[in-house]
Amino acid sequence: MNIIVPAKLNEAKDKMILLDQTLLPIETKYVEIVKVEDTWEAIKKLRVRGAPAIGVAAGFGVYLGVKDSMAKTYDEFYKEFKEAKDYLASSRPTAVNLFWALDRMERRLIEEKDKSILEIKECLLEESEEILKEDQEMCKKISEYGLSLLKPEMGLLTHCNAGGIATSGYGTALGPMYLGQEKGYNFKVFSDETRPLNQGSRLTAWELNEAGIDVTVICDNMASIVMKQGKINAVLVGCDRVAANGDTANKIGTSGVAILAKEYGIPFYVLGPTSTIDMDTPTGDDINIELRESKEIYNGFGKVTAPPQVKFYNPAFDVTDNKYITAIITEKGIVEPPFEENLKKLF
Ligand SMILES: CSC[C@@H](O)[C@@H](O)C(=O)COP(=O)(O)O
Repeated sequence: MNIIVPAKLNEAKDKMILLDQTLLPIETKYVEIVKVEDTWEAIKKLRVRGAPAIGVAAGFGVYLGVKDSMAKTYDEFYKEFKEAKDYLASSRPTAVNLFWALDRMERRLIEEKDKSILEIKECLLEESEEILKEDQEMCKKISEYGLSLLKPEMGLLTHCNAGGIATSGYGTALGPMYLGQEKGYNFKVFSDETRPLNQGSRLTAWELNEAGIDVTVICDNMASIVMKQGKINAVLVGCDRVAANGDTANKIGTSGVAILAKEYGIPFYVLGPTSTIDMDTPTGDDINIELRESKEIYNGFGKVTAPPQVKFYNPAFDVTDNKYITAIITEKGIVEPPFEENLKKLF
């Protein structure tokens, strides 16, 4: 498989090279990011998106934010780091990987307290690159566990994009599809369009098609009929934050798909790295759901599709109750209900 890394540093380690996902599938363009403000903007505008990729970009972003610091003392340097960190943390609220990566960078900084500022900067660079490397390894393991639950020729449904460009490797929900492709499984994948920003049709369909996987795009309101017609044997989705009881935030529309899957007796799998499991968030009710601007609904892609003067409500994520989830597939293994009890064993 041709692995795309959506966010990485250049050779000189002084810029982030970011695939601008807002331009896909029409244009495959990489942008260069130097300033912490540009990292913030890229996350906010979804140039880089998908929980693990946001974490990777945040790691690089906070490093770039302090790389040229002129601070003379640890305290001064730490203050500058905290400012960059808090600023990046304000870009999007739901995907826990953003906070996970930023906290991890801060922990490393504190651990290296006794080193010189120059050495601390080198450690931060190392940590940010480690986050990317680990993400690639985790994706591969998740893909293997996921594939163990599937059989050749299955029809699979996915929602949003939890593929290579949402991570740094095989992806999470799309990982078993890529691995299956390598083994000749011949899956038939249905990709929900995923309104309002169409990550399913713009990104998932693009990615799978590039990899030669049989993919069919459906509008979000068609999931029920394809399930009823027996075209779907399993649903695979990614996650932005899994609460301690297994309730899972993912792209808006995911919970509806899960409810339908239960009705039709189709297994519903959530795939994600353990960095997306937030044991400090007890249930889905405690997850902060991002609200985005109404223009995404009425004028997402340059065509006005509703009277702009009416009211709009645009939550970017919803929470799937744990009772609809068959299993949560992580790099450490497959977790089945009761999630409250079994997720704990991963940590
Ligand atoms: C492996 S990515 C998992 C999730 O982050 C993905 O399914 C999703 O909901 C992404 O939402 P987005 O708003 O495009 O960042």
